[in-house]
Amino acid sequence: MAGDEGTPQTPARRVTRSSSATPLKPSLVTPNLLPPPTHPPPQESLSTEPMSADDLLALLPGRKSQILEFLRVIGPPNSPMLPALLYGGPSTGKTITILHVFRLLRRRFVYASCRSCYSPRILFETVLNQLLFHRRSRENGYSSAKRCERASDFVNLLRDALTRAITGPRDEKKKSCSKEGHGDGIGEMIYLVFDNVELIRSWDKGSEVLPLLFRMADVLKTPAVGLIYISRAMPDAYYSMTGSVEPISIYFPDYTVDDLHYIFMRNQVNQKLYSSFLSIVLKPFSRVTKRVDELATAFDPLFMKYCEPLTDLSLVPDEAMKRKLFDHLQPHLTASLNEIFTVTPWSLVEVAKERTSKRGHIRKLCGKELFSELDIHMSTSAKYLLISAFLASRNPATLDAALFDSTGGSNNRKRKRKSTHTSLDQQDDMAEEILMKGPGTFPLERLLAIFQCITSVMDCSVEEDQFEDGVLTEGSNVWLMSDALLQLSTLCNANFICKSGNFQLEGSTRYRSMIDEDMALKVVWRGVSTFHCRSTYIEDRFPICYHGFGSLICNNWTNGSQLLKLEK
Ligand SMILES: Nc1ncnc2c1ncn2[C@@H]1O[C@H](COP(=O)(O)OP(=O)(O)OP(=O)(O)O)[C@@H](O)[C@H]1O
Repeated sequence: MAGDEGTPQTPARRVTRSSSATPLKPSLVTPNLLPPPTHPPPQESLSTEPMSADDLLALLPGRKSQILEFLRVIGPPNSPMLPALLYGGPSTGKTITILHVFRLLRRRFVYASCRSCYSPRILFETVLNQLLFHRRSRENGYSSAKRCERASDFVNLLRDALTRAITGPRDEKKKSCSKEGHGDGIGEMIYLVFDNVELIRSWDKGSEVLPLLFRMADVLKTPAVGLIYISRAMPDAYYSMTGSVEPISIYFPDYTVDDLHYIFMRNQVNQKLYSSFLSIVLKPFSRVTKRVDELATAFDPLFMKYCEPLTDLSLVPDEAMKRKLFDHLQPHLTASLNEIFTVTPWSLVEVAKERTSKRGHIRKLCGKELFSELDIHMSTSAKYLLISAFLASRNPATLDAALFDSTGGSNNRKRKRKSTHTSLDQQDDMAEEILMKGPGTFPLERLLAIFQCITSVMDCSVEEDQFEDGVLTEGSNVWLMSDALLQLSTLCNANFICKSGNFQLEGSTRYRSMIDEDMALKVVWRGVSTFHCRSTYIEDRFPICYHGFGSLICNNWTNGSQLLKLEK
C-alpha cells in the first residue's frame, strides 16, 4: 500500500499517470521540477525519508495555504476526517501536494488516478491491489481469476480489504503512531485518494461509479477511512449527479508569475544564469499557459539554447553576456510560443479521437474529451451560443449593461483602455476566483441578448468570403440568430447547457452553462478564431468583458493576436 514502508511487495506492474509513461529522469528535464507523480506513487518516486513541514512548504512553492488547509482537514492520524475534494486547473500541484503531505506525515494511503485507471474495473482492482498489497488469493477473498467489474463487488471486497488493513498487525504502523503520539479507538487512518475524478464523467458506467465514489463514506461507514477526491472540475460538477454530501473543498488556483518563478528557480545550480533566462521567458510564456508541466517542456530546450554560447555553465553572466545570450535565444522564442499555444488543444483532440474510435460513439457529457470530439462538428452559431451561455452563467446580470452595449460593443474603447491599465495578473486572479464560484442560471432572453451582442458586428464584418454565389453562408449574423434556438436545444441535449427548472414567478425556464473555463477557452480559440482572422471585431469585443468572466477569453484573444502578428 502506498505509504506503507513496511510492505515487502513491490507492485507487479506500474501504470503511470500519462500514457507516455516512463517518468522523466530529473536530470534530463528542467532540473528544479519534482518528478511527475506516478501510480502508485510513493515507494519509488518519492524518497521514504520523512520531511519536515518547512521542507514541504519549500518543496512546493505557491501551495502554502493549500498545504496548511489540507493538514487541517486530515487532522491527526487516529482521528476521522470528512471527505475532501481538492480542485483546480491542470498542473496546479494537487496531486503532488497530497503525495508529499502523506509522505511528510507517513500516513497510509491508496492512490488511484482515473487517468491511468481508465475504466471502473481497472480503478476498482487498482484500489484493491494496493490495499491487499498486490496479493490476490482465496485467503484475502480476491482470487486472481476474479475480475472486479461490478460496483457491488467492489464495495464488498473493499470493505473486507479495509477491515484487514485497519485491524491487521502492523509493526511499522505502531512505530509511526507512537511517534505522532496518538492512540485512541478508531485505529490508524487509511486514506483513499481518487485523482482526476472528472474523467469518470465520460466513462461508459461513469454515472454509476461517480455517485458510488462520492457516497463511499456513507457506504463504508468506517471512520478510519479518509476519502480524498482530486479534480480539475469544480465541486458543483458532482453534487447534483451524486446526491452526496458536499466534501470539504480546497481550491488550487493557477500559479502566479511569482509562484512560477520560485518553482522554476528551485534547485537551480547557477541561480543567476537561470534567473536571467527566466526574466526573458517567464512573462510571455505564462500569459499563454500557467501550467508548470507545459512551461517546463517549453523552457527545457530553450534554456539549453540560451546556454549554447557559454563555455562554462557556472559563470555568472554580466550585462554584455546576457545581451549576447538573449540575442542567441530570441529567434527561437516565437516558434516555441506558438508551439506551446497550439500543442495542448490539438493533443487533446488526438486523445479524444483515440478514445472515441475505441468507444465508437459520442457521449453526452461535457468533459474535455467530449468537447474535442464535438468540436469537429460544432457549428459556428453553437460555438457563439456556448460562449454566450458561459458568460451569462459566470457574469452577474447586473454587469451586462456595462459589458455588452446596444452597439455590440463598438463603443468600448474607453472601457478597454481602462482595463488595460489594471494589472493583468490582478484581473486574472479575480476572474479565476469568480470562475471557481461556479455557474449561475440565466433566462433565455438574457442568453439571446448576449448572443446577439457578440455576434451583432457580424452585420458590418461580413466579408466577401461569407458569400458564395450571392448566398449568405455561415458566419452572417442573420444566419447565426435564426439558428440559435435550434442550436440551444442541441447544446442542451449534449449537456453543454442544462435547463435549470421552471421558475413560476418568472414564467420561463432558466439555463446554466455546464462547461468549464478550459473548454470555454477552447471554444474561443478554436471555435471563433476563423472570424478573428477576417476581422478584428472579436478582439474589440472581448476586452469589454475583460474585468469579469471573460478574462480568460480575452487573455486568449490577446495571446492569439500576438501570435498571429508574430507569425507574420
Ligand atoms: N509547486 C510546485 N513545485 C514544483 N513542481 C510543481 C509544483 N506544482 C506542480 N509541479 C509540477 O507539475 C507537475 C504536475 O503537478 P500535479 O500532477 O501535482 O498537478 P495536478 O494539479 O494534479 O494536475 P492534473 O489536474 O493535471 O492532474 C508535477 O509533476 C510537478 O513536477
